[in-house]
Amino acid sequence: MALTLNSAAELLARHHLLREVIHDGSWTRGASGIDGADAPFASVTYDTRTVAEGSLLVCKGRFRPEFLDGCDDKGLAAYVAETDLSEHSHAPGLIVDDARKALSLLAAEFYGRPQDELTVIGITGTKGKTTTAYFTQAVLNAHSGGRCALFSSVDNCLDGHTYFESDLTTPESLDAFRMMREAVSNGMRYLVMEVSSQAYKVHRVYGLTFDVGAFLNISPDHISPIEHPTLEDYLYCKRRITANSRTLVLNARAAHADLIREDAAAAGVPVRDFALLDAAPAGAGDASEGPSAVAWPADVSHDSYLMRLDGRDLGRYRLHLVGDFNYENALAAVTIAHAAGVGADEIETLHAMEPTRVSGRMERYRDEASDTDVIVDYAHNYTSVKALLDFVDARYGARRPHITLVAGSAGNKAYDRRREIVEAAQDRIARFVFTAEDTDTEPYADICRDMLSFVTNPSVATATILDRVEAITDALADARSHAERTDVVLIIGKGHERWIKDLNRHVPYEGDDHVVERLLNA
Ligand SMILES: CC(=O)N[C@H]1[C@@H](OP(=O)(O)OP(=O)(O)OC[C@H]2O[C@@H](n3ccc(=O)[nH]c3=O)[C@H](O)[C@@H]2O)O[C@H](CO)[C@@H](O)[C@@H]1O[C@H](C)C(=O)N[C@@H](C)C(=O)N[C@H](CCC(=O)O)C(=O)O
Ligand SMILES: Nc1ncnc2c1ncn2[C@@H]1O[C@H](COP(=O)(O)OP(=O)(O)OP(=O)(O)O)[C@@H](O)[C@H]1O
Ligand SMILES: N[C@H](CCC[C@H](N)C(=O)O)C(=O)O
Repeated sequence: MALTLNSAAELLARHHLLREVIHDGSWTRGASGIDGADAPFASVTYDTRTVAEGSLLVCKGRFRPEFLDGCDDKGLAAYVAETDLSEHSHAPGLIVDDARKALSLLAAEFYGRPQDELTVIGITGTKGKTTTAYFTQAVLNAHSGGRCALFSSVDNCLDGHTYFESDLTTPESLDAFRMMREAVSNGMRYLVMEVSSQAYKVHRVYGLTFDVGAFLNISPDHISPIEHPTLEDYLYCKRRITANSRTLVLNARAAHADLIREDAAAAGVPVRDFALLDAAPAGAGDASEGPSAVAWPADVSHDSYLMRLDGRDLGRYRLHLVGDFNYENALAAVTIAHAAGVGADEIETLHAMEPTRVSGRMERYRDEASDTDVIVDYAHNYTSVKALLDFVDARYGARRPHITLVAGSAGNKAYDRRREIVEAAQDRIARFVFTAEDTDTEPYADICRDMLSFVTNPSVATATILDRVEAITDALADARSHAERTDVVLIIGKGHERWIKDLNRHVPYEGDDHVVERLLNA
């Protein structure tokens, strides 16, 4: 049914969000007395710059009243706001307690509740969301003949195979429901989406119930004035996925897993858990005991893993994306896909993520002549840098490689990352090259200086080269000039991104992967 002023007011009242309707100086509890209250809105927007004839505008976040000036002339039909804005518009105003919650509910209705026509999967966690989302999409595409959409922090995909760059990890609610409708129109049956803690904090998924929600892990990150005030708040936001899911997939090894199980029990949500093991489980795999899905290394070099789901052996997995943590992500994807309806006997389907690549994650390059391996990866906090170095240890340990880490850290947010990246690496590498990463207003030089100040190990060499291309060039030149040693150069935090954020703007950047390819092919 089309969204009208009347049905919007009723919807918001039903969700206890509507305070009053303001129009022509009169304040009422409903909209039924207003002319045109049953006319369908032509569009819904949260940006005055896109207001057109018949638009409903939702004023949220750092909206400023003066943005509304001139909107009546563009045909604004009504606005939703947390305060009376009638000095700036003659259109009817739906005044609400929380405009972001209102936006999500109204968007779902405007687009005809597309979530009801999809099996929707939401994935949260500090690390591995993107990779697990791509892996899950690969499995569900294999299961459904290519009918799985994806919202990720790298790309979105609305037809199962065409990818376009995304802005946020979790889209703004209005954009999410619009894209869901497009996915349904394209014949999609499944949607896999990453759910950031911010998404819960700012109600981008308000009112959305996931058919399958997944909680991968939690480690300290995202604490800053523009993200979460505390770790408790960060975890609390992520925990909200549990009560908003029909089934929860849980990493049994995640910190606070017991608390998440308590959340699930309180909300009556069934849990399917998974665990990455160090070695084969004892016994023949009694499905009634232990986690629903397990995986363990199939060989000493951890080049492949064996998996078991509900007591059934799924065989050997050999992923294109190396690293034990990626086997954990693959195991999560198997458990999620199974919870979403893929049978444990669909063995080939459950292996569909093996060739999957994720741009900018564990991309490997080799210069044979100088015995130099280069890895471009998206690690940018303690857990991911540790996981990356654990992989390097497992793969190269015996060869005692000379390891260089090219890294910066984000400006204006997640300040702890600067110390944590250094702490995770300094006793395990030979040299740091500190360089630019994304920032709003903090100068790159200050961030690098902070990172340098956390280096306490006197035997690790350091350099600061602010220009990121020059930093990579220097690290590679140094490695390649030492043909007598095995070198591993790790370039982290930007992956395949073709921009770098400075002064709050995306400035064009060649991309870590391209820089490496160019230098190695020169
Ligand atoms: C805190 C937060 O959620 N911020 C997001 C939010 O900002 P906001 O609502 O305050 O919007 P704003 O851009 O300040 O402007 C206020 C409103 O006025 C409107 N406007 C503006 C100008 C004008 O002339 N007319 C007008 O109507 C804007 O469209 C907007 O609706 O809505 C904007 C889009 O509507 C987002 O771009 C913005 O994300 C910011 C840029 C952001 O980067 N957020 C990060 C912290 C984030 O969410 N990150 C997580 C990743 C975390 C993880 O991976 O773990 C994510 O999910 O991406
Ligand atoms: N399960 C995991 N455990 C620890 N580290 C991981 C895991 N999966 C991936 N990583 C590391 O984290 C980096 C980012 O991975 P990915 O993009 O899949 O996670 P994400 O949760 O989407 O991250 P972000 O929120 O930072 O964008 C990888 O490049 C890798 O270094
Ligand atoms: N270089 C980026 C990484 C963002 C990745 C995003 N998903 C997050 O974890 O915040 C930054 O912090 O600005």
